[in-house]
Parts: sequence; C-alpha cells; structure tokens
Amino acid sequence: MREQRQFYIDGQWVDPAKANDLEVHDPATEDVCAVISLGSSADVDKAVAAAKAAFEGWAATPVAERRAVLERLGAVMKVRHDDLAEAISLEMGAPIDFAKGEQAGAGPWHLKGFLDAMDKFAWEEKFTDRETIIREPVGVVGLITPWNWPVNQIALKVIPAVAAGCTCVLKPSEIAPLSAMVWAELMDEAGFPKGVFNLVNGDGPTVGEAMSNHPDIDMMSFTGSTRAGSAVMRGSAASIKRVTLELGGKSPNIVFADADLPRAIRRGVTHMMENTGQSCNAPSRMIVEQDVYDEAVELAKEAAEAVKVGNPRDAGGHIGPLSSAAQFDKVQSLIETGMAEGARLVTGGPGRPEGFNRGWYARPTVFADVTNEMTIAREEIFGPVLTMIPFSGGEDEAVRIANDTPYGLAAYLWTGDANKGDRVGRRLRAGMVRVNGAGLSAGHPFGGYKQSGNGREGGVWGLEDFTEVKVLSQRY
Ligand SMILES: NC(=O)c1ccc[n+]([C@@H]2O[C@H](COP(=O)([O-])OP(=O)(O)OC[C@H]3O[C@@H](n4cnc5c(N)ncnc54)[C@H](O)[C@@H]3O)[C@@H](O)[C@H]2O)c1
Repeated sequence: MREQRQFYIDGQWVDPAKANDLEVHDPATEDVCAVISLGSSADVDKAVAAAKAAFEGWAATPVAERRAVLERLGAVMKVRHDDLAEAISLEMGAPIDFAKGEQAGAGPWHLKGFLDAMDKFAWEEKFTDRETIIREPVGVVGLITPWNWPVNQIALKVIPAVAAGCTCVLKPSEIAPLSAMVWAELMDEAGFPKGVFNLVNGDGPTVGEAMSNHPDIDMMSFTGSTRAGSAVMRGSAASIKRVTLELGGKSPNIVFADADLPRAIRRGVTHMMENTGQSCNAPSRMIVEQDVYDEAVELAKEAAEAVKVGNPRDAGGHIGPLSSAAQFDKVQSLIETGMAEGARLVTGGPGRPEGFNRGWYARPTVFADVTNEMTIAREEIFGPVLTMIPFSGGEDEAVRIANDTPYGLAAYLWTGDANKGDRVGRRLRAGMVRVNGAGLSAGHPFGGYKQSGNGREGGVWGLEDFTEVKVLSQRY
C-alpha cells in the first residue's frame, strides 16, 4: 500500500498543516491501495503564498526559457511514462494497456500541442505605430481536476498555465490523486523554479472552496461536474476571478441512413464504452434514422456484447471497472431508471458482469427506443451505457434532438454525403464536432457550449485562457 501523505509546495514535499488521512481505493478490488492527506485552508494558504512569491520571476522569464523547461518535462515524462500509467490504472481502474496508451499518452500529446502553440502564439504584436498588444500571464492560478482522465486534465491545465508564465496550485481529484503526485515529481525533476507548481490534495468543499475563495488566486481553471463548476464560479465571484470550466456532456451521435452503418455503429459503441464510459465527450446518445434503426440496434447489441470487461492489471483491450463505489451506485441506479421509464434493454443491465463478485465492474449496456425526454437521455450516466433514439424527420429532426440538451461539449455524425455532413455539423451546438469518425489533432480547442462550460483547453486557445491582454500605447 502506498503512503503518500505529503503535498508538494514551494519545491519540496511537506507535511499537511493538520493530519487528516484519506484512504484511496483500488476499483478492481475495492481494497485500500493508498493513504493520502486531505488538506485544509492552511495548506492552500501556504501553496498560494509560494505561487505568489514565484510569480514575478517566472512571469519575467523569457518564453524560450519557459519552453526549454517544458521540453525537459517532456523528456522526464518519457522516462517515467510507466509510473504514470501504473498510478492511473491503480487509482481509477484503467486497464494497463489503455493507461499506458491514451491515458498517460495524453501528457506528451498535449505537450506537443502546447510547444507548437508557444511558437506561433502572438505574445506581442503591433496594433498601430503607437500601440503594442502584449499577452501577459494572468497570475496565480488554481487548477482543479477530476478522476476520469487524470493526467490528461492535469496536462491540459498545468502545461499552458506555466507556458503562459503563470504559477499554479493544483488540486487533483481525491479519488485519483496518485498520478498527480507522480506528475509533481516530474515537475520537480524537470527543474521548474520552486513555487511555480504546487500540489495540495483535498476534497472539493474544503480545499476546492478555499481555492475559489482565495483573494490571492487570480484565476480558477476547473474540470469536473456542472454542480461543482457552478460552486467554483460562485466562490470566485467575490474576488472577480477569471473562471474557465470544462464540465459534463451528453453528446449526440447522429447516424443517417446513408452512412456506412456497420462502421458507424461499431465505432459509436466502442467509443461509448472506452474508459468504461467515463469520458465527458462520450457519444452517449445515438440518434439513428428510422430506415436503418432496427439494423442499427442489432449491430449495437453485437458490438456491446463483444466488449470485454476485465482486470485493469491484465494486458489487453478490455474495459475496467468504474472508478468508485459512488460511480458504481450512480450507474446502477440510472440503468434501473432507464428500465422503469420504459426504454428497451437490448443488452447488459443492472449488476456486475458474469464472473465478477467484487470490484466496481458494470455491464456494457445498450438501451433502444429511448426518447430524448427520458432521464437516461438527459443525464450524464458516466458509465458503459448507450442510449439509442430513433428519428424520422430528416436533418431538421436529427439536429433538433441533438441540440435538445443542456450540454454542448461534443457531437458526432455519420453520413455518406459530404454536403450534408458539413451542413449538419455547422448546426450542432457543440464545441467539437466530428464527422464519420474523423480525428482531432494535438493542439485542437477542447471545450463546450452551454452547461458544458466555457473557455477552451489545448493549443493556442489553452494558452489564451491563461493570459491577460494589455495594450501599451507610447508617445515621446
Ligand atoms: N469537459 C471536460 O473537459 C471534462 C473532462 C473530464 C471530466 N469532465 C466531467 O467531470 C465529471 C466527473 O468528474 P468528478 O466526478 O470528479 O466531478 P466532481 O465535480 O465531483 O469533481 C471534480 C473535481 O472538483 C472537486 N470539487 C468537488 N466539489 C467542489 C467544490 N464545491 N469546489 C471546488 N472543487 C470541487 C473535486 O474534489 C474534484 O477534484 C463529469 O461530469 C465529467 O463530464 C469534464
């Protein structure tokens, strides 16, 4: 069992102001796998003071020097890649190959996007002969991250913050704090000056709120649920902090009758099940044109039944357990709600998959004949549960259902008609729209409309979020 009770403040590992242990559980066994400390407002004060003291020097460090330290971070990340992956797998149940792949791989991938962005970013530009536009770091920033893609979220916040010249305090999820502590070691090994990066573990109501309310934090960057994001906004209001939020999603995946149906459905199902359905951009509402709906339901059943569930420590392409007991209970309860509200259970359902009597494993589940008003079509389930909704009114009807959600993070659509793909893609109220499974490149803007948040992470957009704009006008 790991014992990691210290926080990383001002370039060293230090004891919390007050002892307050929290047990971290391995979702595969439900056993305690680590003990960490929950911090208090005194720990936040200490970390913020360190970040504040480091700010002037780091902000004045030339961009090329900041970039060089980030390059060293990239080199250290390569050496410690497996440590990061193993921590992720242990704390949140990602199967080890997936943890080594997409999960830990998100670090170098985002770093590449940000290094490219630093090279092309307009740090300073002429507005007129007299006026110069200067991009300056916002100041001390508070970063709060969730457990589902722990390193991905840390990379999307810490890298652009320090690249822009900000200093920061990170509070990772108390459910998945282990990879964040490996990350702190990487920052230390890369040689960031003391105080530039600080880490305090803790829960939302204590450490999270102390950060949002802190008078010396200039900006909060938060990823997590809409509920907690709204609390961060409220806490930040008194001191008029800048707040950027990456929140939940209930992303539509429109499948038109003219699409390559087997490809669209198989990809839609595997994408939904990836990370055990715990991705904010998961294509959780499959909206299928009536002409091909029955065939699509059959294909989805086959694809979901082909998804293997297994131990995160085993190699292979299976999915692991859900990340926590609370998440397991929430998913079970929403599956029950789907059945009670009259959706047709095509495969999966409540309970653990066969062969599991321990661990927070859920069954890959598909519901058909879902209406967009049902709870399972409106609420983010955050588990391996796909909802299928038929439509028969052409593009207008598909767009209406797709946009009828409080969220607007991602949207997906499948069609064989390029004009239709472009037309419908533009009508979807979401920050990231992908047609026929097209990929997104390192440095693309990540973020959503409506209650999915504000601001954009990644590349130049991520850097922009951490900068203030100054106009300097001079006459002599
Ligand atoms: N849009 C995105 O980029 C993105 C990415 C990943 C996850 N998410 C969302 O995150 C959610 C799942 O993560 P979660 O269950 O860890 O969410 P959560 O909101 O419960 O927790 C996220 C973080 O917020 C902290 N927190 C909780 N209450 C707080 C408060 N009052 N003040 C300050 N901080 C507080 C938690 O300690 C944790 O670090 C899902 O809704 C998912 O869609 C969004």
